[in-house]
This record gives sequence, structure tokens and C-alpha cells, in this order.
Amino acid sequence: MNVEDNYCGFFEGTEKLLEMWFSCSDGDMEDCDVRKIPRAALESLLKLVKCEIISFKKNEQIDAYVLSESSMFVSKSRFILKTCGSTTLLRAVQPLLYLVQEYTGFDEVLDIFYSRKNFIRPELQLQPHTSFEDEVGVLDGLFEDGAAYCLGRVNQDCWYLYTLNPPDNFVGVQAPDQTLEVIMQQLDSKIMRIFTKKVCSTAQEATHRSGIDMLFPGIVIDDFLFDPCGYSMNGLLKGGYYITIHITPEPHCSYVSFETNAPQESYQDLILGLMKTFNPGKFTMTVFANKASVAANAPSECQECHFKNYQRKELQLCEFKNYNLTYALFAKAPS
Ligand SMILES: C[S@+](CC[C@H](N)C(=O)[O-])C[C@H]1O[C@@H](n2cnc3c(N)ncnc32)[C@H](O)[C@@H]1O
Repeated sequence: MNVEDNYCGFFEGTEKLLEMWFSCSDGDMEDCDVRKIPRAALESLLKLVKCEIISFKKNEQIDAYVLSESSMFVSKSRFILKTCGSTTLLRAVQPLLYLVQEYTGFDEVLDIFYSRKNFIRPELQLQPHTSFEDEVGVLDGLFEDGAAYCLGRVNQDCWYLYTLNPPDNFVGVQAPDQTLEVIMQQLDSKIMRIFTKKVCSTAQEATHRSGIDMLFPGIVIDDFLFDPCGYSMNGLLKGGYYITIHITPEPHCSYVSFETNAPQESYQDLILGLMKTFNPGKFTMTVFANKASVAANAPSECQECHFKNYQRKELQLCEFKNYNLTYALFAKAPS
């Protein structure tokens, strides 16, 4: 992609997000590990998606990759791939199942979550991302008992989800599991300029000047500033927790996404911190937390909460399997 041209053009910040959990039919998972997939095989997998690895950091629990289009996190039994632009993430699912079978010791898919917000320019996407129906077609071809949902308004801001949801005896992820995602749009142009090479010469400078380093003080950060603009970061916390932030600063399609699996009983302070850091015109938040998670009841605070100068426009609280899911849309109140 010619990014010099693109700074004045259009970039689809909206990410496709795949999270897969694996298990073993015999119950013995001691020697199983998704991180046994060789790097060369991951690189080939990413070629199918039309992106590549540009940076890597790891700790005991997670291998974290910054990609040319967003991020990938690989841990013992979980694989997360998040890609933006016109990447073709779902073309990687079947090959991934093969790699897991070949290298990791796992032989079962415990659960899958594929989600994304509605694209800004869906007509620029490639197969099978041309519509959610097409995406569901691919996943239904690979999994039995998949369930596809849309939260929000189908003709405006909405969020799509595909997950396994069989009628009976579903075990699913039993360990505490939670994911907060905040998708921000219509961002403050003064703040967005920080994420350009004109204003910051390094990613570390952009991380510091924007205050991203203060969101989780002490976190181990792997950040990248694109030329002439654009920013991605992964942050690793102890205990297998990550945060990831991706920024498209182009004024007419500005987009920032924040995601973490760090458990919190309330995400209110964190979201207020994000609003202060990025000052978006509107944002959607989703919280996905299973019943074992301390975050399982965090979303109920959305029922009263207005995040200072934001008004809540939409709220949906749902239950899927052993998960509570919240979708909420907030926009700045007219001044
Ligand atoms: C990869 S980043 C962050 C993506 C993320 N999904 C988002 O928009 O929040 C995308 C930003 O980097 C810029 N960029 C510069 N070089 C790029 C490259 N080689 N590949 C993808 N994006 C690039 C894009 O123009 C855009 O502003």
C-alpha cells in the first residue's frame, strides 16, 4: 500500500478480530501449546491474510506480535488475530486448524469468537469480508453449531459476532475470561497529529506525548509508528494479560481501537482514561466476560453511567453460553 497517498486517502481502521481456544479430547493438555507453531508457519499464515509481522515481544504467558495491520497474540491454549484495512483474516482459519493439529498437541476447538464493528467502506473489502453473511458462510463451513449475531443498528453503528453456541452440553472456556474492546471514532485532530512522523520521530515519543504510557503504568510496551502516520502498540502485563491500541489518524476516517483481557470489576476509570487520552466524538464498547470472571457484572454500570460529557445512545445486555456480553454506544452530548 502506498501510505504517502493514503494519508490523504482512506484507511479502514475497523478490525476483524478472531479469538480461538483449543483443548484436548483426552483431557491431558500438559504438553500442548499453540506457541509450538513455528514462526515460519505463522508468517505463511499471515501472507494469506495480507499482512506481516513487524515487531515481537513475549513474556512467560504470551507471544505478542505487532503486525503491519494490527496484532496477534499467541498463548498456551488461545490464539488471537486482529487485522484491519482490507486484510482477509478468515482465509487463515482453516490453515490455522491444520497448524494446531500438526504442531501443538491440541485436537479440539474449545470455542471461537469472530467479531467486528461495521466497516466504514464495506465495498473496499475482499472476499469473504464483503458482508457479514459471507463471513458467516465461511465459518459455518468449518464449525458446527456456530451462532451469528448483530448488536446495535444494522443500518448504522453495529457490532457483529460469530461464536459457537451448541444447544446442549457445551463446556466452553471455564477459566476466568474477559475482553474489553473500545472502538473510538471522530477523534480529536490535535491528538491524532501526535501519531504522525511530522510531530513525533519515534513510536516511544508518541506513546509518551499522548499519555498512552499512563493508561497502565509499568506495562511492557512494544510500539510502532508508521510513516507518514499510524500507530500500533501491544502491552504485556503479568498473568497472561495484554492491551493493544491501534490508531488511524487520517482526519476523515480517524479510528482508535483499544482492547484488553485484563480483569477489572469496573472498567469505568479505564474508559474515562481513554476518553481523556483520545477525546473521540463517539465510541462503542463491548465487554465479554464469562461467569468465572470478576468482570462478569462490570457492564451493568453502563445502565447509569454517562462517561461525563458522553450520552449513551444504545445499550444491549446479552447472555451467551457462560458469558455476559454488553454492547454500548456513546456519543458526545451536544454542547
Ligand atoms: C496499522 S495502523 C492501525 C490500524 C488500526 N486498525 C486502526 O486503525 O486503529 C493503520 C494506520 O497506519 C497507517 N499506515 C502506514 N503505513 C502502513 C502500512 N504499511 N500498513 C498499514 N497501515 C499503514 C494507515 O494509513 C493508518 O493510518
